[in-house]
Amino acid sequence: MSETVLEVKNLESFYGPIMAIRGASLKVEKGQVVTVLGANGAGKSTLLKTISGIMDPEKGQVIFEGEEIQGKEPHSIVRRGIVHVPEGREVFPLLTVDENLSLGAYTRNDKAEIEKDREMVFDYFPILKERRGQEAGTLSGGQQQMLAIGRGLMLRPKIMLLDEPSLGLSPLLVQEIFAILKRLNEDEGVTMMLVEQNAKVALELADMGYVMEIGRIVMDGSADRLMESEDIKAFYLGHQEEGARGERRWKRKKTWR
Ligand SMILES: Nc1ncnc2c1ncn2[C@@H]1O[C@H](COP(=O)(O)OP(=O)(O)OP(=O)(O)O)[C@@H](O)[C@H]1O
Repeated sequence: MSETVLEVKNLESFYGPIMAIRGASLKVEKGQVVTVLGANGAGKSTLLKTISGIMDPEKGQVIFEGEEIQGKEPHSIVRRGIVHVPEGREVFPLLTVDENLSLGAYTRNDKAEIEKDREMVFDYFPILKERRGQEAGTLSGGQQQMLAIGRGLMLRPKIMLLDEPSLGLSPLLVQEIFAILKRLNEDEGVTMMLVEQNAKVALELADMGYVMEIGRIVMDGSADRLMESEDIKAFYLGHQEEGARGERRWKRKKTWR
């Protein structure tokens, strides 16, 4: 039976006078990969920032494992098992790969367990093991993205919030990273909420998808059904090269299940 781990209800978030989230609601079931698609400025990153406590919502609820967590401190949210991997591959550039991973485990004390988890990260990302003594700032963009995900894993997430892991990477690297995310979901049971502009790779990985536009969820459904939807084909899959993603305005929310 499915079990809802995360639920967002009627969320509203502002940057000063700018209303970036305008009443968004969604659910993530345990073990699922849920993707949130949308054009630039739709509010995807703001949604993740509000869930992870970086921003306080004006209204609405974020419910994690049955408990309301909106407005709580980011540290307390991380300790509950919600791990945010922000856009832009945030790593400590002057620290080595090993040091970055150790710091990733900052909520934990058991050194042997931390060591075991670092080896687990290296199993998924062997290139990081080869580069373990290298300063993170000297890694390639793709390797930094791998390290950012690896650091998140060191916190033993119950759910990972991934913000555009494909951003700025070559198609081959994107395939590689998404194949690893799939293994992490299937083999380690990591639940994921994935914000992406690359609808194709996101829907191939995801079980469920939501489409955001100007702060609202305008469409949702199973990833298979969304891939078949004419709107998604036309505005997120078909014309990606022409930059026409998400320019269509949905008049009402559509559900494809
Ligand atoms: N620090 C900020 N101050 C003021 N407005 C902001 C700030 N960050 C984002 N916004 C605005 O909030 C809205 C949502 O932005 P957000 O970054 O969440 O969108 P996004 O869907 O993640 O876009 P992208 O795919 O380009 O990252 C946009 O209109 C944006 O201009």
